[in-house]
Amino acid sequence: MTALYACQPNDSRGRHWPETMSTFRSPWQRDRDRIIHSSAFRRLKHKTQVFVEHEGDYYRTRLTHTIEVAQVARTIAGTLGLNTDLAETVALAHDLGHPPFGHTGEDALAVLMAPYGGFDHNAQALRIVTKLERHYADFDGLNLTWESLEGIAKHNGPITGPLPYALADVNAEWDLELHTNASAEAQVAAVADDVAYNHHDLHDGLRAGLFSEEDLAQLPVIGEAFAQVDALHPGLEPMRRRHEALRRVFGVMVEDVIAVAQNRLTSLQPQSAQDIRDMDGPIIRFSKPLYQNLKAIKSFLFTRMYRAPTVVVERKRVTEMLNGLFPLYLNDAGKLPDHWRAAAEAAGSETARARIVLDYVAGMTDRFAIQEAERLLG
Ligand SMILES: Nc1nc2c(ncn2[C@H]2C[C@H](O)[C@@H](COP(=O)(O)OP(=O)(O)OP(=O)(O)O)O2)c(=O)[nH]1
Repeated sequence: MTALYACQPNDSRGRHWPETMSTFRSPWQRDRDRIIHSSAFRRLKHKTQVFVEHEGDYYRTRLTHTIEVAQVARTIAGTLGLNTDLAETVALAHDLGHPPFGHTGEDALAVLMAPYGGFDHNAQALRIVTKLERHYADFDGLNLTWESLEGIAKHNGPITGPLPYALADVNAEWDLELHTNASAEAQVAAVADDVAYNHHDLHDGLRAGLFSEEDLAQLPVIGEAFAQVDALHPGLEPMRRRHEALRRVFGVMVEDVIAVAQNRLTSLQPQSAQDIRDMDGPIIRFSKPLYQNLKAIKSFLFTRMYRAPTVVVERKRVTEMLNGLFPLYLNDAGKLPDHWRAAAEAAGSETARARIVLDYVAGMTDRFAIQEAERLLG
């Protein structure tokens, strides 16, 4: 039994193209399965989280990150009496729109697409699930339920003001009520994203030798976690010590989010999923003190990891690849595979052609983009 404020499968606003209900899967279980079986989902395994794909088999990719986000989302949603299937679905979809090379690829493509309406990985995820997956006889996209689309669209909260490119198209068809909060389930998926990467980037950064346990011990939350482990298990073998400390950091984040939500739910007493959407601000978030501490950790990770000298060298290299590939495809559709070429040649304007080229390039994995760069740029 879920809580009154949970999204209820029987109250789903349904799909754009009506379909008969599955006899053994709820609408959001079905959405989840469609995402898992999509091409974009499989490609996440060769897309950068922080390190470019070929750098080592240990590190997170967008796929393993996504699986970790889904796990955290299920835990938090289940504890709060929310619909775990919807939270998991939104979590599994949240990074589908990431291009090759993750944020670096996104930055490069945003510049290249600036004259043509821009690029943003969240908007691209919506474009993928509503237009670009073409496996079903009756529709383009995955024909997800309204609630799943709403959750993907509002990953960063309600949207007011001008809509990013794909959102405008999708919203015209679906009216996702972008000005309200997302469902609590989608809010859980968004916070689970932060929990997951704040935890695993610490592991991956340590493994890559970008910083040491001693560096981390200077940071809030993490320093306390190492001190606890040392007190409880003096002389613990280094890798176990690291794992024990970082799993405590993970626990602090999850417990904090649950405690904040439980307090707010008790004081505000929402009676329906709509009450959550209409609230003044999100129900799922970190407490203010932890949020401040996480800001310090994020800022450390930014300088020591996301902009570490070795990562900056890679950023430059892969940015040059995308800067080379994109205009090549834009100016010579013959360089594209047949069906993309046909679409690019049929495009009515340069803007429409650029969007097709963008869809093709953003769909590439790291390794495919590198191969294409070697083939076409030398
Ligand atoms: N924000 C940011 N993250 C980066 C950068 N380079 C690598 N990363 C990694 C760190 C995290 O593992 C992950 C954060 O990206 P996400 O797309 O998961 O979350 P973010 O909050 O940036 O965007 P989103 O919530 O999806 O709109 O990407 C960078 O330049 N900026």
